Amino acid sequence: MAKNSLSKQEPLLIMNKLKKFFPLKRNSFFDKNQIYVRAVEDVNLRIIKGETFGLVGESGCGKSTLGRVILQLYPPTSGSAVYYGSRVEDMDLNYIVKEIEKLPKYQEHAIKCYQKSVKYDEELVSLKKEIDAIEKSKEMPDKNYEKKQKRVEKLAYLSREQKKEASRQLREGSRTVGSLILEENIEQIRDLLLKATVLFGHNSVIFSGLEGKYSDKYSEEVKSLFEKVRGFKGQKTLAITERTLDPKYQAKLEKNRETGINLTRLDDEEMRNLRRKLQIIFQDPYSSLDSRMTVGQIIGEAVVEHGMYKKGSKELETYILETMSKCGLDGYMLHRFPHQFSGGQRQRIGIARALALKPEFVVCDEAVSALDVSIQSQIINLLMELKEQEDLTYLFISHDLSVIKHISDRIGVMYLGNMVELGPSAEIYADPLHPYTKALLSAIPTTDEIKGTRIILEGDIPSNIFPPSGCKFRTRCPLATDKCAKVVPEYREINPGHFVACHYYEKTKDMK
Ligand SMILES: Nc1ncnc2c1ncn2[C@@H]1O[C@H](COP(=O)(O)OP(=O)(O)OP(=O)(O)O)[C@@H](O)[C@H]1O
Repeated sequence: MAKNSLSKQEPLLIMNKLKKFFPLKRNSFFDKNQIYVRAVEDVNLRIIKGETFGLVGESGCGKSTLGRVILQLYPPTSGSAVYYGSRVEDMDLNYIVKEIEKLPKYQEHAIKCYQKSVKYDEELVSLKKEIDAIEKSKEMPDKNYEKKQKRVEKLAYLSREQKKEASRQLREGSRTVGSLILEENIEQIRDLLLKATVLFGHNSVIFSGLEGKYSDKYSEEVKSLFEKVRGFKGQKTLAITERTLDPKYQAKLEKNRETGINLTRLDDEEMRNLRRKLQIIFQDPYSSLDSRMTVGQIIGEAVVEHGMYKKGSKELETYILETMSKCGLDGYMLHRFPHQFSGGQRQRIGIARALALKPEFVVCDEAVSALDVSIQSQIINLLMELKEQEDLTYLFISHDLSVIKHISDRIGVMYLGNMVELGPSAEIYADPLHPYTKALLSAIPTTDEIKGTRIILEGDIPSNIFPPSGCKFRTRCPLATDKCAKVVPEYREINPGHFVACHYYEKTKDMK
């Protein structure tokens, strides 16, 4: 794998509309409606190389699920998680071939959406004519007239949505395939792949497709080319136009090229290869270690699996001892079993196990929650030291804002599966925009007299199977109005890098 060359401030991971729904068992065979626990819903998140991103929220809000879905420990229901620590060119060619194979699906879907939007437009045009006729006739507009006007609005909306979806599909296709193009060792196919695939990023494909103007000038050439790429069978229609040969257009596509790896697309084998770089430290230091293995075996197991050192070698032992020492574990502990250690020491073993793999990104899932307060700070200090030494990036999950406060560069607040606020730590503390964040903050014990009173949230956390309509927080929110029950608040950037999903965020500061 090529060495990662990301500098600070560049994203290491970008999550787009990540969703995880867990299906619940049906009550009976005849029960047709499958119901789901909506654990994580449409989360957009960038994790910046070198940062500690703190993720908070009450128990059950989906923090752990989000951490696991990012790492692909749970397959996501939909959405993407793109990792920039390795380049797509470093992946096995299978990944590339698979991506090419998916292209026609994007195109098909886009064409369907576009056709629907054309239908809506046709109906809209004829309705508008009828409306015009009514207006010109100087007759009193009746109920029908109003109905028609409403329908026109609805049609315009539907048509717009379908067009948007068509473009989204094409963009998605071009991003993934665009990313395949610059592989140097397949240079001979590079140009043609570029020509053949870039088109999926442009509306001209569907327009020309619908009008029957597909050019098959290059299709034979491209087909045989695809066949060369590991047995890919080739596609019947690949649209090529003059536009694709335009260097300016190619440069534009190159700029939009996705250089990262969409983890959600990898198969198990491909993910296994990347797993070393993406690690997790679990909450419970008691159950997360195999009680039948010695500390040395626990730390060394995955190191051997990933081929970093040979099993039983002197080098492996030296490496394990070095890692243990970094994590504050003495060498004599090498042959001992987990039950012979305290909670804090066990958590150090868990940390050593993850860090021995030289990861780049580590999810710390309630990594200190099970420990005594005095031990908590030792472990947090250790994690922070290791982060500097090893150039790590953390997603630090905790239900406790006071734990996250001092260590996070940025903080995300989750409620019932959604990210409701996200911003730089200092800003979240000084100027929380979401009423939920404000309530969580007010619950942190403090000696500071002026900090204000504790905001007590009414009621229990609602079900995430049938969450409240509109804003999911509204049933407990002191600021809620009728609008909150009807309209889902948009997740918006209010200050640079500070996002919130609340209709009334401006009133949060006056909340008592
Ligand atoms: N494997 C699973 N199958 C079904 N439902 C699940 C599964 N894992 C989590 N859930 C549900 O998804 C929701 C979110 O759980 P999650 O563990 O992610 O929350 P959390 O914020 O990390 O809370 P906690 O700190 O208590 O673990 C919960 O309602 C939980 O019951």
